[in-house]
Amino acid sequence: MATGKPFDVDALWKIERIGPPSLSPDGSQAVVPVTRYAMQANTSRTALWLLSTLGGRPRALTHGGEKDGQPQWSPRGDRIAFIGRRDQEGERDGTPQLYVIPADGGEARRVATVATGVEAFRWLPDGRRIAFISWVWPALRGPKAQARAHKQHHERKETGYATSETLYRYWDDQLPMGRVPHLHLVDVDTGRLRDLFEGTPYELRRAAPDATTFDIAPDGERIVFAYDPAPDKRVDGRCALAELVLATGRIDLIARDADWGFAAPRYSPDGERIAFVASHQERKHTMPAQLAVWERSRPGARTGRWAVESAEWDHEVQAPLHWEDDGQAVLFAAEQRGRRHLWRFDLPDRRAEVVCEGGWVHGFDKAAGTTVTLADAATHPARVHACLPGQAPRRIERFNDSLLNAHAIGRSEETWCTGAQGDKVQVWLMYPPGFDPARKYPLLHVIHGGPHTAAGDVWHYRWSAAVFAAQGYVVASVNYHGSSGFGYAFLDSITHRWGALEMQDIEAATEQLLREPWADPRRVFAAGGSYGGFLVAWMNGHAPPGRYAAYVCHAGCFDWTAMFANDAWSWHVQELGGAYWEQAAQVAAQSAHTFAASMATPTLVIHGARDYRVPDAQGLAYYNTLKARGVEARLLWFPDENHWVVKPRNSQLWYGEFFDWLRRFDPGQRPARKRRA
Ligand SMILES: CSCC[C@H](NC=O)C(=O)N[C@@H](CC(C)C)C(=O)N[C@@H](Cc1ccccc1)C(=O)O
Repeated sequence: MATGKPFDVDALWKIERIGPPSLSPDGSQAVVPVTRYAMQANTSRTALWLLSTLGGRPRALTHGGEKDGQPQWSPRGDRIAFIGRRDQEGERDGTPQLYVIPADGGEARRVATVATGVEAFRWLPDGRRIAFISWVWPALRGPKAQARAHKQHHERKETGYATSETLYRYWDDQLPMGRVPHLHLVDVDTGRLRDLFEGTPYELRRAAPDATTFDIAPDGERIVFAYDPAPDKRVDGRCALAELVLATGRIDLIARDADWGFAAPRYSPDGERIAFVASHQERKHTMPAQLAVWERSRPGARTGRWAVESAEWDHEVQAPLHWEDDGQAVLFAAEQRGRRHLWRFDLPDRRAEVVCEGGWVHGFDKAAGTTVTLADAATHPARVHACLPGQAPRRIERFNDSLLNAHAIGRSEETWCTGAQGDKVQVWLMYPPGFDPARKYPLLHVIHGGPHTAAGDVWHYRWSAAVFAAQGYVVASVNYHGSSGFGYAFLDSITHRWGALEMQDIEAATEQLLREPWADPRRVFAAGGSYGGFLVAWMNGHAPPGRYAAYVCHAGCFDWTAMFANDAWSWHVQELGGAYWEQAAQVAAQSAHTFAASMATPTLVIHGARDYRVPDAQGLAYYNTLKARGVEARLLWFPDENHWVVKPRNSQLWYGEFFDWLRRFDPGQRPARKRRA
């Protein structure tokens, strides 16, 4: 019997969200960012916490500026650097800045004022300098010129954006407007700054450059980075690896192959090898990211050879990579059948083994033999565990235990059905707390996006199975053909034929679940976001009428031709098998809008106006189409949200509208509250 209050949206937003850990060099402590939200005020604050891996209570290191994030322990262990937006020393940060704080507590200090802001960083081994990313105007020289340009840009009265670039905006918030991501160096004690790419044509990749795009050699003399050598940057540009010599500023190209894309370079402990991920894009754009190693031809040389190490291992290697101290193995996270584990890939044996099981591992670090992981599961949000040499993993924080202990959360279960092409397809189920199979329950499909991602043993804030199940739904999430974590053939099986196999899989799961005694065929619903939104629109045009009582389509792709307006259009061309002007029939056959004449199921359409990944015209066209056809529809449109609804009050509204909509078409329930106009 489940006890406790139902787990609702308010409880969801009371959860303290823990970010990736960084370990002290001796492995005795981890530092993590922890974000708390205030529903009423619609705000958040992120503070840094110290967690002992040896036992003892967590300690607050900072008390939460607007956002104190991405903490990294210094190599000497004496201080911690982080990125914050603070009001400090008489100066309010207009852009994120780099701070350092003594590791045993005290006042944080701004390292320098970088007018163009700091995105991500790494310590140099000397513990006195930090390399970081900032988006700058590439033609300008020196921090003063950048600061002037930034001020002018910030205060400009004309908001128009004229560009001739191919990649001119990305994901949901990045409007470079002439800026490019450069690597910089700062002296932590003097604040002296140097743009390492100034006067060169180099820049880091423009699509969300982060701390995995570069690494610093163990002797502190070189920096390796991934960059796109093509003059015209694109979202699917194939990156090469280059090495910068800090003393001279010389940059050597070390690995480039026009057929391959490279990312996430990491130096081996002796600096003579570089592990990275490599994907054979020329063979096919869906080719997996594999573990590769570049090795110098002789110690200290600029030349070397690279080779893929994990070719026989049918998994996708996910950054960041982390060398074991002995240089014999690399740690990284990788998905496997709806879970994401931490793996150790042994280089001499070319063999991978799980070192920490998911759930879903979101972050990890290892130092002095101690590993820390940040991992969640369908039934609980992220937790931090420490694994000391020779010991079992042990939890080292309890941030959310008292909140969660007061609530009832349902049971999660992994099951399989026979889907398209007779293949076994995984289905994750979340049951309402106190589930009684002798009673009847509505079924809610929550369809993941991507398509090359996966549903799994993972905690979700925007699609909370725990919140859905607490409202009485049995929640089903199908890892349809195309999902990641089930091998390359399964992932690639939907290429050039989006829609058909995925729907067959979802239908097969519906069929199987409707045979359960608790299932009610009148109360079956489906909801999905992004590519999952495309699939519910596709289902609306293809599923037998009445099969699904209502749909929710969040940021859904409706029309693949009009999707040419998004930031990843070149990727769709490859996925769909051609551009709309060359392969018009092929593209139309995979587009939900083509089947509008068959759409008859009531749909709640949700979209954010700041969505660059699926522009809101997609949702508006779908909503207008349903209205024009006389199909019941409701629109929830957010002028200030992007691809994802991330503000607490908007999330509360999102869940409220979501449940109202399902109840309205649920013969087993009445609306919980009076409907708005
Ligand atoms: C080189 S662009 C990759 C596109 C990416 N696909 C990943 O498999 C993606 O953004 N997919 C969209 C749909 C697409 C515009 C047709 C999508 O479904 N996004 C989902 C899944 C996702 C989650 C986190 C990061 C990337 C994708 C979503 O936003 O929830």
